[in-house]
Amino acid sequence: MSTQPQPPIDRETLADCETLVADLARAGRAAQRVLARMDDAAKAQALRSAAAALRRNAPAVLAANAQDIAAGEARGLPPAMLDRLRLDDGRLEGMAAAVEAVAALPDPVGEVISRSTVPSGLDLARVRIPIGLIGIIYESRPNVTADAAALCVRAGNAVLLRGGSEAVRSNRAINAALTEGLAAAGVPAEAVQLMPTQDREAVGAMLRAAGLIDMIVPRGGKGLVERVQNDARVPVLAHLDGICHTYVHSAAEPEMARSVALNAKMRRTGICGAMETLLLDANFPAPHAIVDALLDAGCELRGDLRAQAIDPRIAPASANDWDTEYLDAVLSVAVVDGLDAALDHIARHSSGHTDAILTADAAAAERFLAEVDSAIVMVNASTQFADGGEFGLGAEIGIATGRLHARGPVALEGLTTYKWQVRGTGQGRP
Ligand SMILES: NC(=O)C1=CN([C@@H]2O[C@H](COP(=O)(O)OP(=O)(O)OC[C@H]3O[C@@H](n4cnc5c(N)ncnc54)[C@H](OP(=O)(O)O)[C@@H]3O)[C@@H](O)[C@H]2O)C=CC1
Ligand SMILES: N[C@@H](CCC(=O)OP(=O)(O)O)C(=O)O
Repeated sequence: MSTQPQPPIDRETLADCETLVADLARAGRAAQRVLARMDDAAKAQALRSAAAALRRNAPAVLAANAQDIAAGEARGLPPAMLDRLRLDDGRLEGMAAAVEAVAALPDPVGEVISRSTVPSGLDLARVRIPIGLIGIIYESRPNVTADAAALCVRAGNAVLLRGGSEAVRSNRAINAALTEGLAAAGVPAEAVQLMPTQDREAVGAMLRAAGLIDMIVPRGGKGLVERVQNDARVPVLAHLDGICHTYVHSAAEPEMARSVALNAKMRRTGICGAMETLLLDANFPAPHAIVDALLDAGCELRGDLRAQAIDPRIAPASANDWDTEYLDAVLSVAVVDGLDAALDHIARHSSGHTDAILTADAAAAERFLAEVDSAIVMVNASTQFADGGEFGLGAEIGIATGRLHARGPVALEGLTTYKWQVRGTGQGRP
């Protein structure tokens, strides 16, 4: 089996994206079988070797990244996107350290989730196993290449990575370094493959590769959602947009509400866990302090008529605003009549990522936790905490926004499934 990274293929030489994806998937599946035979210590050692290779290849990765940045600047990419794309010595060291941190996590494979003996005398165990070959489609953020590869390998999965086009040179250099390190420790390079073309038809082919790819993680926004809805035949663990709400209940403690709301919007406006809509209870006594804090911090506010009555600097919101993920210093604000109205608004407009209530009323908090059907529901905390690291998972593939398999921050456990192991003593079913 070759341990060389795949060479880039341009569109002219690409006869057929379906064939390309099928070839990559077959190679990935073969590599996964090798990984599946490796024990905890061998997988951890392979990841430490990958981290060392990243450090060794830092000049090549940073040079490739400088080319991506130059191309992005020439294309006029917005500053927030350039910031996500940019690597420097510190960020590269952070990537290598994150790979080592994943190596240090306990191996999830082989964990006995439950075990019991049933009346027939059979001994039943549910045992955690890798999913197999995972396809990940993600935005132009090069650290995701290393994080996703490390998490997949730690959980015994092979991965086919398809990163954002603006990061293509960085991703190729990172992938080359990672696979060099993995191969040196006995993991076939095909365990971590980077899609060798940015042709979006290849994304469609990944989504249609039922039987070849075991699970797809699409991590992105509206354009990707539409593609997934049209093409997906492979099981999907959606990591999609974050239209996150913070509801300031009538019994919220005013100073806490001000500081948490400000953090939820303005800490980092460009991440999927940033608040996009603020719901102010009509009976909350101190809305002005929150509005002033947001405006003073440079946030544009767009509100319904009752929100506009709080402060003339709040612009009118359009119907679209309630369904918009701004990823910027812009926030929609609505005034609602009580918890039920807030729950209704969230049910209609949340993307199922993260929603929060701020309140000192325990009963209201419990109703919110029980009734809001999002992957993450919070009480008295900033939605910006939606993050695998903050949840103590070591790292994350992202935040799963769908309803099946794994929800919220997805790390090692979310990258596994299980099988039933049945041990008998010669029973036949009566
Ligand atoms: N839930 C989560 O964990 C996370 C969610 N996000 C969400 O991602 C979005 C921001 O990322 P953004 O940079 O806009 O990402 P995009 O959704 O534009 O792109 C993400 C990836 O999807 C691909 N893609 C997009 N549209 C299509 C299509 N029609 N067909 C095939 N491939 C497609 C992109 O490819 P190409 O390079 O060709 O554009 C890229 O690889 C936000 O909505 C944010 O909330 C971001 C991070 C984490
Ligand atoms: N969950 C991560 C952010 C994930 C995210 O939104 O990524 P990106 O959109 O690429 O900035 C965090 O809270 O830092």
